[in-house]
Amino acid sequence: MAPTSSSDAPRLRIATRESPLAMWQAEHVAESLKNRGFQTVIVPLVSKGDTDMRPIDGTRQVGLFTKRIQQALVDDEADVAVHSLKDLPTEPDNRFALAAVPPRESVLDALVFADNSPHWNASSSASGSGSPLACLPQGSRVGTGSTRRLAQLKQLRPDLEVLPIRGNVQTRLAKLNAGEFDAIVLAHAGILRLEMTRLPHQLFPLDEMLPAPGQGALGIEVRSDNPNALRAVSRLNDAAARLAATAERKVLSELHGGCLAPIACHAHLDTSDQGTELCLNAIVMSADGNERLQEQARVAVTPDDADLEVAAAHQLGTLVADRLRANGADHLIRTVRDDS
Ligand SMILES: NCc1[nH]cc(CCC(=O)O)c1CC(=O)O
Repeated sequence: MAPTSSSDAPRLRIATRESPLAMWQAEHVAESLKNRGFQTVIVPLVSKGDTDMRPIDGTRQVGLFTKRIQQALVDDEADVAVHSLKDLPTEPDNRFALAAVPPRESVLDALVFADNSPHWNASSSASGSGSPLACLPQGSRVGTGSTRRLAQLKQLRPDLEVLPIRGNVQTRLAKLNAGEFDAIVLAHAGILRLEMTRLPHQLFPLDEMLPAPGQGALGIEVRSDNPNALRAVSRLNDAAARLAATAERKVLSELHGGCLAPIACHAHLDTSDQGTELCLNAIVMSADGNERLQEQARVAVTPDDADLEVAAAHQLGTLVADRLRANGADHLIRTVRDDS
């Protein structure tokens, strides 16, 4: 019997950072490709975002995590680049194609407590929908490197001392357990992927902590002149995840012209008898969290026409960004763009 073409084809080389989360993500993509008959090999790389432990300041660059991996595509060291979508800059770069946004993981943020934390109460958190901040006494120290998380924490609890923290998930947990913080904020997606669900943690509801654009989603890039990799990787795309991420990232790209304030947004598909709508919720804050602009909008999507859907997602993102700008988004305090 003739072998299938994919087993004859050269292995797809998957570039990833070396942190455990990045490695998990690359292995997940390798597994998904394997399930579809493609052979893969993982190429681990070191990126600046993992080694640079300085607190975030004005000199930090956008795309720290993703540039090294993209370079591996350019240098033909790899065929496939796996990113956390929220780390991937929105500025278009036609050397690369976003071949897939796979099904999305949890978009939520979590408040994580130290192993021996006196503030953590498993039973109150298990009961669900309350604020995780209810556990934290006045003046507690919360670690986050994200201006988006800082601004929302300060809005909810001006008394909290929000302190910078850097490093990968394991490094952050070590600092938490060493007593530097009473709690830290991490993406729920990371906790799930690293199988750390036994960590003492409680999820923020969306109305307390809106995620970063693309949070919980992977973005898989290939070189735009590599049709074989594009064809293979595009099989991993999830239309709903791509659509939501497209609208969220549109808000970010539209506002970057005049606004470097913390931005959070979340889009999802809402299906009813009336049909399917893409819903988008976005906020822009001042760096200290004292000012906040919020906009929500929805648009009908036609699930059978991919091009129309993408156009609708762009339109929705642009609409929400325009409204935010009309309400003064540009005038919010300019601040550092960060990695979350
Ligand atoms: N900023 C780094 C980063 N990039 C993606 C994730 C988590 C996974 C995801 O959101 O998809 C994290 C860690 C975190 O924010 O806690």
